[in-house]
Amino acid sequence: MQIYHIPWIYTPVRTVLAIWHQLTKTEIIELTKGSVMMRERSRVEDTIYAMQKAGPGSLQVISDFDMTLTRFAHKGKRLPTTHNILNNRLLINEDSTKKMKELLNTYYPIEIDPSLSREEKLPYMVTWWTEVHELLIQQRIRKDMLAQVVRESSAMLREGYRVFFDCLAEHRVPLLIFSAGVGDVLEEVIRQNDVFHPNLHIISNYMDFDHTGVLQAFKGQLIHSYNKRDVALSHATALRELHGRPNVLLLGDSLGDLNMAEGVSEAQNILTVGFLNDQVEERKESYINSFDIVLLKDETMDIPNVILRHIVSPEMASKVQRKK
Ligand SMILES: Nc1ccn([C@@H]2O[C@H](COP(=O)(O)O)[C@@H](O)[C@H]2O)c(=O)n1
Repeated sequence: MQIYHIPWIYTPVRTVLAIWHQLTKTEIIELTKGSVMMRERSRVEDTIYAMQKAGPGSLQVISDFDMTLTRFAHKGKRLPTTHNILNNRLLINEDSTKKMKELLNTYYPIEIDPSLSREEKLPYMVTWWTEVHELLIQQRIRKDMLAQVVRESSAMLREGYRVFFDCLAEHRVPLLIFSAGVGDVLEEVIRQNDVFHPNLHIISNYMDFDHTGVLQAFKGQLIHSYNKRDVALSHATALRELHGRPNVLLLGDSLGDLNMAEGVSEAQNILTVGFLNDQVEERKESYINSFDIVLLKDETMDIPNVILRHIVSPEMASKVQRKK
């Protein structure tokens, strides 16, 4: 617009446009729920509107898997991570079952301890993941048993998952699942829930089976909760389909997940949503200071779905809002 190049008219025009934007934008009612915390609500809404303006063609979603796309608890019971799904007597013996539980009880409290820095946690995370992977290799896990152990497990995707996965697929928005869990297991969870769509990309710890289908190693660089920055950078060039999509909706449950978008070249708008599932009071402050939106003990995909609806079909989002 030529008018912008006349200096004296520039500021008033921008001001009028900003006021017009403030007056015409609809409030996102769902963000006022008690379980939703935000450091700066206006920034969140402005980012969503900027993403809406750019449309689904500019969007990509990057999400963690365990306890982000899957539920943390159901009917008061903790649900398993992809590693813990493998802790099944069909795959490993009694001693290893005990050992895996001991490792979980030792290292999970360190993983979520708000008084420890990332640097202090790092060596413990490497030890936890390495010991469990070695134990799984020793147990000679069989590839053909994975589908059954996933079926027998209590793992569940969050309520509203189908809307989330289907909406992204329908609008051809790439979904990058970036997980420090076990890739083969997470793929099976997604497949058994019938949402393994072609827009899905996965970065995770994948098992390497020998020609008889027995686990012999894990492939590639070890991914744990606090090295996602390095892993994201090393995969950046490989994920060509995600290039040219400068707007990112990032979902995670750990502060380490905030680094998952490091590999996005020329990012314009990044909106981060953190599920705070455990040790809520102790970790609330650090989560609010780090994520744009924090969801407290919310086992649903409601908020990510509302955000997506505003970006991919704004007319639907405002109709839903008017009805309420
Ligand atoms: N032996 C292990 C190691 C890790 N975990 C948990 O899995 C989570 C990692 O997966 P993301 O999809 O969240 O990246 C991590 O947060 C650990 O708590 C485990 O259960 N057992």
